[in-house]
Amino acid sequence: MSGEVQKGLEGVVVAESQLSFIDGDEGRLIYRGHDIETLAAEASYEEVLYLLWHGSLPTADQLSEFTATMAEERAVDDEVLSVLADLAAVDESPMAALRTAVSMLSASDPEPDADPEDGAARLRQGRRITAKIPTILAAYQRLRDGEEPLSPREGLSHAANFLYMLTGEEPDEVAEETLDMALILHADHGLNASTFTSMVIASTLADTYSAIAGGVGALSGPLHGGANQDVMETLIEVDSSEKGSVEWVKDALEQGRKIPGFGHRVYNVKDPRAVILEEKSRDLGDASGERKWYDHANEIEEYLVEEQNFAEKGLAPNVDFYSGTVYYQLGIPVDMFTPIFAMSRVGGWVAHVLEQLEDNRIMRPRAKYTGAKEADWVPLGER
Ligand SMILES: CC(=O)SCCNC(=O)CCNC(=O)[C@H](O)C(C)(C)COP(=O)(O)OP(=O)(O)OC[C@H]1O[C@@H](n2cnc3c(N)ncnc32)[C@H](O)[C@@H]1OP(=O)(O)O
Ligand SMILES: O=C([O-])CC(=O)C(=O)O
Repeated sequence: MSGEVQKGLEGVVVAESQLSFIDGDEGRLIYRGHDIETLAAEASYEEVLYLLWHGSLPTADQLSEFTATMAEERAVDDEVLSVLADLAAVDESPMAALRTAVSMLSASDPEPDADPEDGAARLRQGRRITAKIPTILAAYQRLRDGEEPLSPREGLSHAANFLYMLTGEEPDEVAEETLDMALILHADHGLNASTFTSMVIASTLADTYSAIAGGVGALSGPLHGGANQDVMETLIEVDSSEKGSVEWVKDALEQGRKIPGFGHRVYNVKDPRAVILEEKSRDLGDASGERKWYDHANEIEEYLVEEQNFAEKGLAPNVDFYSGTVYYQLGIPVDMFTPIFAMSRVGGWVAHVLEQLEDNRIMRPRAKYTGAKEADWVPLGER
């Protein structure tokens, strides 16, 4: 066994997977053989969940049964809503509130004694969690705004129902399709940090709620899903300062700061999801007559690529660079951006947990010990 340290596990292959494939040099992403561009244009998020969890695209009957089952599972218990109200009162962040609520869902699991290696039971638990996350998030936002949470509304898609529960109004077609597309784009991405976290937890045969709560925690960090919020906060800062986007980015680089939404462990070129989200951001801006959020982001991208040679360094926009401007133009609060990422990526977490458990071995890497091998014991009173 090589004793070489692979910091950040870069390039280490720990599992076989049939879920998603990334070509980081070509900028290509596929879920089970389907290009992300096709899925974004043609599929619904529910269809993508089915594809990831069941292995192939659903027939019309399978999709309608799956969609109906998920819709039936959307409601959350009053105890969860009550804890969310307490968390809103102390201004807990939405990602932390989500982490807590996911953890609480195990208390009402109808199959608490399921064998941890029973894949079908795991799938049902994962589906229930996925169905309930939009309800938790929308309720939390309303509670923060001093409003009563709304119950899920029948007959609406996963995306539309979330927007309805968030705003109290059924969304128009553009808003529904845009969110649905964003959910598809974020659903899976190989062994990213949050997915790997869920897999590590599941590999101990811990329960599904622990695995998903762990995924939420890992996704919240600014080096991972949290970057979409940072990008938008940057653009808002740029917009309200006299500096302009290029000056802001020059200053940030001079201060040795990383630019949120740029760089990726796997992509050396522009993330294909950023290409799609960029176009959507521009279209939304053109439609509303206010293109400034797209323009600020695009100016930053052009400056980094053309003046700072970012492309030659393999640094390009990742999925988080344009997603925020899309959500912002839908009127979604900035600190709900990462929770929306979680609302989508839970599909990937569940799929990878199921895959891990098909041929499980506990995850257990090693560290190269660099500490002392012998140390003198000094009694407490003499130190
Ligand atoms: C959904 C997602 O998780 S996508 C990623 C979201 N995260 C972000 O957008 C945060 C900003 N980006 C980053 O921090 C990184 O690019 C990561 C975390 C995504 C990838 O990290 P790693 O693969 O470990 O790359 P690492 O951080 O070592 O960067 C390699 C080099 O590129 C530079 N670099 C990487 N990202 C950036 C950036 N956003 N801005 C400026 N420089 C950068 C690093 O400073 C480093 O330079 P050096 O070799 O001169 O020290
Ligand atoms: O793959 C990664 O490292 C980060 C991630 O989750 C994504 O890009 O969707």
